[in-house]
Amino acid sequence: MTGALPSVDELLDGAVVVAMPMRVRFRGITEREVLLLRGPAGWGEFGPFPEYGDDEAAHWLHSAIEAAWQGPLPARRSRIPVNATVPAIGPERVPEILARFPGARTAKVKVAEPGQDLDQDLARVRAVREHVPNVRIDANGGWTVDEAVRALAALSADAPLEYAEQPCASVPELVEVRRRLPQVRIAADESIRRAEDPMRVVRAGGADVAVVKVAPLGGVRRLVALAGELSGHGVEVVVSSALDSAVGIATGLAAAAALPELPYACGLGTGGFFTADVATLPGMSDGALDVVDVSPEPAMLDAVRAAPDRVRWWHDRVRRCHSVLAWRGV
Ligand SMILES: O=C(O)CCC(=O)c1ccccc1C(=O)O
Ligand SMILES: [Mg+2]
Repeated sequence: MTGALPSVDELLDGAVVVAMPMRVRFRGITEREVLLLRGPAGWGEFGPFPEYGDDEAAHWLHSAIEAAWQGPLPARRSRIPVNATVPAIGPERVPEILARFPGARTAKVKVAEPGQDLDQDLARVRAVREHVPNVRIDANGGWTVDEAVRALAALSADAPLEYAEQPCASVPELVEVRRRLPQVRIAADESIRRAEDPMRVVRAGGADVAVVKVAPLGGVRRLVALAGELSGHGVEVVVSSALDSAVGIATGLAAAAALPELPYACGLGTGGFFTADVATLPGMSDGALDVVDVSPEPAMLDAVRAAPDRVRWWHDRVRRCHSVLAWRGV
């Protein structure tokens, strides 16, 4: 924060915890819980995944406070190109998924799902290529180096991949895949958003592209600063969601709008994965979303309010993460 850290009482006064049901299983979850904060500049979203520890989750709280107490940076554009996100579903469900992303010319396809094999990935990617010209894949670190080299060669045999996101889990593995397959661009996601030092993967030569997410990086201002540093290393960024509610998506759109360059479609189209959200954003058209201010709709909030024990759990987490931020002096 450039401003003072608000007190816990200020944070929790007006906070709402929601549980948004999902249409498709994603990252192994079928319901997404987040806490929404209300401050003088608007709303902010605090939604670190449940298994994250407090040190990591504190970045997400920093981001929520920044959004609600400081608001966005000046926008350089009003429309953000967005990719379709295709979960690890069977090829027969691809048309139904793509229909939620009207006009998208880029699709990101999840691969390397635990319990699935390369043939399933190939079938899914082939089905997507029938509808969308530009395809990237995301393995969420699920492959070894040898598996990644084999899978990426097979997945790019018919047509190039735009890039391969986090084919392996560790930085040395990404460096090795990049060395062995110089024709496939590698994007780092977890190696940036879950790293102590997000520049490490880039300095090591493990990434051509960086996936940047507002909340894990600690807010729009830090994201824009990191993008500047990355661009000094010749690495371009893709702004993506962390499976955010409409409040978090609006913050992601604001971050994408503030960047000097936006060469890739952003992964901000995940709102359609929820059967209920906290606000209705203008729909995707012609493969893009409008940059808008958003406030939760009271009736929509009421429909997704979390149970009292979950509210207590999230309030305790805010208290602990607030202590982390106070201790760090931010
Ligand atoms: O990038 C996208 O297209 C959507 C966002 C996405 O895939 C995602 C959403 C929540 C958690 C992890 C991820 C991921 O990129 O791995
Ligand atoms: Mg990813």
